[in-house]
Amino acid sequence: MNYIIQTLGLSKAYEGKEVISNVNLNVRKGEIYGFLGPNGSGKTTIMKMLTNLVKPTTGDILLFNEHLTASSYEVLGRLGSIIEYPIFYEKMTAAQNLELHGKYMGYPNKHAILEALEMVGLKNTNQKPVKEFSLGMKQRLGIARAIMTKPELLILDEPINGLDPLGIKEIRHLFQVLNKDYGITLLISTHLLSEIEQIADTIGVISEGRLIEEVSMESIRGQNTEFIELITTEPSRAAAILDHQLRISNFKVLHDRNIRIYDNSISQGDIFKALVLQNIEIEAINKKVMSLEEYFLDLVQGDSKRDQGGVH
Ligand SMILES: Nc1ncnc2c1ncn2[C@@H]1O[C@H](COP(=O)(O)OP(=O)(O)OP(=O)(O)O)[C@@H](O)[C@H]1O
Repeated sequence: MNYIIQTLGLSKAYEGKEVISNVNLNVRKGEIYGFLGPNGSGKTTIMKMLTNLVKPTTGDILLFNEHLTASSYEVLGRLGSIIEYPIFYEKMTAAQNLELHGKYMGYPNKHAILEALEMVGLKNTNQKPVKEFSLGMKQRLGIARAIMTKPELLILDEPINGLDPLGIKEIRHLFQVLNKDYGITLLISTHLLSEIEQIADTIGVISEGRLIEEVSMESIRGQNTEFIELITTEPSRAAAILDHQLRISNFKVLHDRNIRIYDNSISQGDIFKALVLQNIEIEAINKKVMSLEEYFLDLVQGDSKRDQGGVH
């Protein structure tokens, strides 16, 4: 497999407290990789380690199949990134900002600046200073800055954050163009699946500093996400019957009165009968299909429940 990013047992601790634990990330060449996790789960820290802004406590990073070290300038020159909020010289125009960046990067190419501005739809901002740009325009300028040096890989930290629906649609389209037409591999972090599910090839789910799952969107779409939802006033007694009498192990007691049964070898009718025979009051029992959003939420929540020993 041709990977552009691989991390091996990547961990980071701040003052003895581990915030990233043993992460093995695999980003394939040519794909859009969605890096999904709630705020504070560690996405930015990992991206900072990938771009040499933060040093890992332990573990290894391979970029373009080369070990990342403090002096990996050549390797870092092959990627563009926006980590956290992009900062610009507010009094300067878009082109002036990019010119300055080009000088700093040793990439004094006027044509590349115009091309990058055109690609992100900012070619006509002319003399307008950046301080008059909307948030969406600034995000796009950040992307122009990241792509003007023609990188093979783009690392973007929450690039969609704060944009309105139209802005989101435009940016998403831009990512697809960069990926399909320019062959750039993209690693995009977000806390909202809906922002990337349409365009990502692979999703890596991170929770509390650990990579819980790395799956291709194709395989998720093909997966059986059906379950039986049971609502009862006596969830713990019902759980005991599912467990001991019906021998179902693949179920989860959610908050309050809600139980989800993922085992598809048992029918709704058999569950109903067994519970009623034990005088358990059933308020509702239904077959449901989990949305992708729920599937991922379940992964993240399931993970913290597993820590507390709460999953059956
Ligand atoms: N310099 C630091 N010193 C101490 N703790 C830090 C530092 N940087 C990050 N952390 C902690 O590491 C954890 C992960 O933070 P990080 O910013 O990587 O998460 P995130 O998933 O990117 O979230 P967000 O989207 O909110 O930025 C948090 O608990 C944060 O408080």
